[in-house]
Amino acid sequence: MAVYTQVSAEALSAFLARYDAGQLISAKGIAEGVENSNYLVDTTTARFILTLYEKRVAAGDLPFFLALLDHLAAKGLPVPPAIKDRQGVEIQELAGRPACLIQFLTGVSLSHPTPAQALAAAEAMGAMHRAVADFPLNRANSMGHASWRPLFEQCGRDLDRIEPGLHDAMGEALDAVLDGWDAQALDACVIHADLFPDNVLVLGDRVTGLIDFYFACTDYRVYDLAVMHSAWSFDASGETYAPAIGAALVEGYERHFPLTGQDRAAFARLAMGACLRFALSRAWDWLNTPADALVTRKDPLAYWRRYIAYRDGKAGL
Ligand SMILES: Nc1ncnc2c1ncn2[C@@H]1O[C@H](COP(=O)(O)OP(=O)(O)O)[C@@H](O)[C@H]1O
Ligand SMILES: N[C@@H](CCOP(=O)(O)O)C(=O)O
Repeated sequence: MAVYTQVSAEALSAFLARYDAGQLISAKGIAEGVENSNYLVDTTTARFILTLYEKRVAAGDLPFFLALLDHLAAKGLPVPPAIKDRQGVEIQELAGRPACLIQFLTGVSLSHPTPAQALAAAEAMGAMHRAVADFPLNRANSMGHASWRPLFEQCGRDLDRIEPGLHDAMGEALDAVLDGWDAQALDACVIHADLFPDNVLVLGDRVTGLIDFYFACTDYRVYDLAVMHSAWSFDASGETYAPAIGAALVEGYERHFPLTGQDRAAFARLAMGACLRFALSRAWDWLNTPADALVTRKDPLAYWRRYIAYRDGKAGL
């Protein structure tokens, strides 16, 4: 369960009093998610998401994320902007954390997407990449390729506690993937960088929400598709690849951005990089999250297996 910071009813009522948002009826911690604390808040006038920003979200990056949400929402994309208080302020402090009241979107988070849902979600990602063409801000990818080796070194030999031999195998994988990464002549733009099925809300096959933009950054555009491909096209253990989902993602994305020969040639390396990024952040969390923490740790090996599938040509375009 991702509720790292507890908020008292008194503190939340005082927080809500800054907004034209009615009076507090109830607030429930949301189990899903691993990065931030999220509450479902009902008031006498509406339902909201309250997010308190934790570990990997730097307060200084919040203006970028919120400006991006406002930009995308203004273009009609189904993203949830932050609510402004009566003074026009979006970023507040609550229980010692930076906090925002966010528009609630209907729909359910996906856990087992169908090809039709994958197609719709990748089409929505393509629409997002179109919509950022005139977004004026940039943000370096704090979880991008330059961060992978330092994170690997921080994990160190403890990686072998996750699986014997993992340290050396990951070291070799990083050597292979990072060699020439910077030199790829690929388009860059603001990307989501974490568009997993649980960050897409749907009703049936219709996308009603793209959420959790707190890793959004400027990076290779097709890397965003590679992240999505790695997250959507495998079962939870990372052992079984679902080519029909992979194909649906590409079909949906190509409705906005047909893949070029260069995109296709780069795709396996981008997907392997995505796998290392999530294997490493999960490994770090696995090794550093107390066993009794109120959060479900995600399995790093489920991502390492995906890496092997792309490396060995068992998954891909
Ligand atoms: N704007 C929103 N509208 C509806 N539900 C949301 C919204 N934002 C988050 N949620 C719900 O909260 C869960 C956790 O949110 P998420 O942003 O993924 O958390 P984290 O940043 O911790 O990963 C989501 O899976 C979804 O169920
Ligand atoms: N999607 C990442 C972790 C980030 O969690 P999220 O809940 O913010 O998407 C993973 O699965 O490792």
